[in-house]
Amino acid sequence: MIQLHQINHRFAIGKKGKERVVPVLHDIDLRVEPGEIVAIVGRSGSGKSTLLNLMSGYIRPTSGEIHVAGRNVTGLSEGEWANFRLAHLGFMFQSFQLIPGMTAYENAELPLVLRGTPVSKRKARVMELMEQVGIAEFADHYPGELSGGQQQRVSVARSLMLNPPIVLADEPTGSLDSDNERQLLDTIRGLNKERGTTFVLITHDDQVASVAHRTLTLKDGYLMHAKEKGGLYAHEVH
Ligand SMILES: Nc1ncnc2c1ncn2[C@@H]1O[C@H](COP(=O)(O)OP(=O)(O)OP(=O)(O)O)[C@@H](O)[C@H]1O
Repeated sequence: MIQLHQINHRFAIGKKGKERVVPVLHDIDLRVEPGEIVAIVGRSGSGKSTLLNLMSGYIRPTSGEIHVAGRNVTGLSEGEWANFRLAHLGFMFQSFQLIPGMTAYENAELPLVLRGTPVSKRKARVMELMEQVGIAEFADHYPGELSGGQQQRVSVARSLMLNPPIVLADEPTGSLDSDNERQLLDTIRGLNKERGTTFVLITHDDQVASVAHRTLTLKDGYLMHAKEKGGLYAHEVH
């Protein structure tokens, strides 16, 4: 479902002409199977978000190849990436990226609007997901009128709106209390079981990692090892 082959990534930082090159990821080989939940853990600065941003097409690898859903996405243009994301990827990021001038309902609905789903078909889908994440009663609130946890749930509803086969999540429960965290983890488990949704989750939280079939550790930009559940992916250990 996702394949990273010999990924290296370096950032150039500092003023133009005086850049310093900082290597962040080294020789990453990773294969995420369809229907798998993979957690990526590691210290702050170890390269977790960079890895997720590469899988999302927000940054390009310095070298190596990335395949997602059977397609070599390494050289896609920004426009091609935008279409590819809409068709294949859902995102749960720490920053909710809600649009302040739109209500919770309108924010959640946005992917359906972008895809051109007719108005008559949108409402049931939006309300179904808003109910699933426990936010339906706040449908007409603007983001500024919602708590951090409520905003996060709106962004989760939005990320799942098009039933993406792959969801990439960066600290998805970061600003949730324990009840809402449990609810979101149940949603993740449920989608994985019922729809076979593939998840890659970055987390510091053992509760979140506990839903994963496999946990990978990034250490100083190297992928260290896999903790397996049930021995299913023994051949995948790096
Ligand atoms: N756009 C960028 N330009 C320059 N350096 C960057 C950029 N993004 C990340 N870095 C550097 O790359 C390294 C890895 O960052 P990254 O955000 O991937 O780590 P992380 O493991 O996700 O950390 P955290 O757990 O704190 O979010 C850090 O040293 C960071 O300073």
